[in-house]
Amino acid sequence: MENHNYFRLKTVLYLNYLVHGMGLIILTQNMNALSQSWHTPLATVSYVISGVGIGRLFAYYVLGSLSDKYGRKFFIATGMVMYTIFFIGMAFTTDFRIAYGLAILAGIANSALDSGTYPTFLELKGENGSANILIKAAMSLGEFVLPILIGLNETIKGWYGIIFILVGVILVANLLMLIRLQFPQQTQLRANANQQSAQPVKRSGARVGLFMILSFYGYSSMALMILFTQWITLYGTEVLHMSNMAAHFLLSLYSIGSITGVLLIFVLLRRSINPMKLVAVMNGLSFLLMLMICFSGNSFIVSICSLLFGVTAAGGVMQVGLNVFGSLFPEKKGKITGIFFSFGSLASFTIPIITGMLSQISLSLVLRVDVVIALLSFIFCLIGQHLMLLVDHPAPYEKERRQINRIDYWIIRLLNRRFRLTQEIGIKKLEQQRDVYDPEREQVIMDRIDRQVADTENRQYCKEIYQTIINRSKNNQIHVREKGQIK
Ligand SMILES: O=C(O)C(=O)C[C@]1(C(=O)O)C=C[C@@H](O)C=C1
Repeated sequence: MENHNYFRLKTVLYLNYLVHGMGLIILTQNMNALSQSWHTPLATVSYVISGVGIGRLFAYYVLGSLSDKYGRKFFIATGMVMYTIFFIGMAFTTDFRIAYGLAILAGIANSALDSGTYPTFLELKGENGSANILIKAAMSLGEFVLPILIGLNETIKGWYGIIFILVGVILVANLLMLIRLQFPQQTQLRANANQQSAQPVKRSGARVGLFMILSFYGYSSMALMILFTQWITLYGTEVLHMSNMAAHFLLSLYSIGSITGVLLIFVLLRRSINPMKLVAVMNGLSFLLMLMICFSGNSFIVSICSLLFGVTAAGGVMQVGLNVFGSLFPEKKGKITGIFFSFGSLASFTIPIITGMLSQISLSLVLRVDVVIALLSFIFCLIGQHLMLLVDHPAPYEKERRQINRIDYWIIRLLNRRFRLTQEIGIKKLEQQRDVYDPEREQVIMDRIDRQVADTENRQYCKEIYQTIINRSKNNQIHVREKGQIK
């Protein structure tokens, strides 16, 4: 029952981010239509778009902290209502001042959604934060689908506002689903119930250090992506003298890399890889790839590196960083999400301004700033890893436990595969009217264990384990026989 509820909860939350992905580009994708409707130049539309950033910057910290106090569901629902007002309002308004207000509202909606959703996913049992990584995939899907919808609508000469309304209606339907769903228990409430004490004071220095490092990482991980996506196409045409098409394709390659990276990181986290190590390795690779992009001078190498850079910089490492951050301050996950993304918004606000100025000197210089950002990100990760050891004080057998986690992962996968094979044997035995029990075959299996396991005591244990497995297989086969189906 609980699993079913959580499955629906996850679906609703991912659908929100699909809509949010659309929200991120719906204004830029409709700039001409909006400027006509508002009777303003394109520059005004661009100014209105910046309102989203302002809303985000100011709302993250406040909403994140409040989400710890008043619960995740309330904030997600509020975010959805605000987003709906944004979409429907944008469709109808003809006044750019109202549009600016709506854009700020969209920024606040974004913060409310993030402040509620990221902590919720961290509070879902047994997820290891991997669910948060898929948020990125849902957003990319939204960003992929929206231009197609707009293109189709333009082909049939439809009114631009219809897409805004359609997205708003999806949100309302999703909100009706959300209201009926239960959320996992919040960490703070759990902690209170168990009367858990806070971290020891003597490690508070390291905790403050970590807090700062991870905040900087919130900035640098976002800056790394923003700078690349903003400038790579121009860098391709102006510096590498690539054709327009090939230069635009650099960004598509980066997006493909990003989605691939999300899937890769999702799988790796499920296999209990150390998240901090993963973030550090990915950032180290981003640094090397940026070096190649800036200094190889070869458009083919730059294309390949853009694809790989999508994996390492935009495959969800930012979200993994946030997961680590949240797990260090379990009672303040909402607040932490707020702070982390405030730094991210600061990057999306400052990087275009800084690089805009630098671009007047040279485009090569602009891209080299990303090399420095990648290096800083990598250094933050290394320092973070070091500080975590001080704060976490991991058990001396933590490394072994991680290895055991990986082994268990494979044992379970292999066991499932074995059960599927014995079920197939069961069906064939039924067709040929053979007995389920095959003592000779079981003896062969036991003899192999005799040969393979040198230690006599372990050998006996292995045999017992195997007998249990075989018994389970036989039960399955008997079930096939009796019911004509697989249990
Ligand atoms: O090999 C078979 O005949 C099977 O049905 C598989 C299996 C097993 O689990 O390995 C199960 C039952 C038999 O008694 C022997 C072996």
